[in-house]
Amino acid sequence: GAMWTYSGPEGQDHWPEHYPYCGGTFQSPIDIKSELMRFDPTLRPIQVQNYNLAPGEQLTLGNNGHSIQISLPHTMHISSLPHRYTAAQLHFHWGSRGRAAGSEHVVNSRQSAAEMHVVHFNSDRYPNVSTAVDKSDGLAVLGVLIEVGEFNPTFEHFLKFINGIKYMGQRVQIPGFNVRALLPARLDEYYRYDGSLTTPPCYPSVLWTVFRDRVTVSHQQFLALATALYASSAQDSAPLPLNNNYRRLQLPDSRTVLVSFKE
Ligand SMILES: NS(=O)(=O)c1cc(-c2ccccc2)cc(-c2ccccc2)c1
Ligand SMILES: [Zn+2]
Repeated sequence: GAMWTYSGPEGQDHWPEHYPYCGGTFQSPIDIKSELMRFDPTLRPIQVQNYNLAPGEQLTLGNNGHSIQISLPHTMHISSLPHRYTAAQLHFHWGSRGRAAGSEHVVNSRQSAAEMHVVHFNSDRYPNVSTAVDKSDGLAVLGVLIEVGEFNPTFEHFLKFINGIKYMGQRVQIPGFNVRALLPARLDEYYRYDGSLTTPPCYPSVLWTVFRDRVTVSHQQFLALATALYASSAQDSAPLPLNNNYRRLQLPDSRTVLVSFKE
């Protein structure tokens, strides 16, 4: 991946030195506290289309040195927002072995074990994700908080291939699966705010939707995510484990978090 890391000399305190937006306003993630929340009755349930992929739909599962990511077909999209937001990729942020606290968004100071982001771009306005990534209405990311608990069979569709992408730059093709099953049951209860990419270049271009309901993975599945991957390449003499890949909480900057539910 690029020259940034989550800790050390290129860690997140240094991101603004090369990526000025990272030191700017409207940054993500934030602690979604009750005092920032305001109920908004106009917030409709999230509607996703074509998330149930056929096994014949090949997806690229890769290790980009900062996360595990799955490329998504452009048939997948969100249809309930003012513009059509077309899927680009999904990826994860997590803690480490013995530290099931690696989500980026935090709710009333409660951090979850991990978090999934499904990244979409405004395909009504922009031809591709690269032109959308730095536009204020460019991206919509769905955030799913992940706890350790019940085994999650849907995670197996990609976790079973994780040993094939241990090192940065490695990728494998995997069969399509029902990505909708990675989301929580209720898509009508969520937090909504304007924020940014949580990785460099930290563009303030993201309409964030963080679902209220969490999903679970088993402890063994969490360990696979937290211990199988390296941020370094296969040739590197000093293997660098890929874990704790979550950005620290950013200032709310007087932002309001809209919520789609009353209590
Ligand atoms: N965490 S995030 O959702 O803000 C995010 C979005 C995108 C992203 C992806 C496609 C188009 C536009 C933005 C890429 C990353 C990323 C994660 C690990 C390593 C490098 C980049 C992270
Ligand atoms: Zn992310």
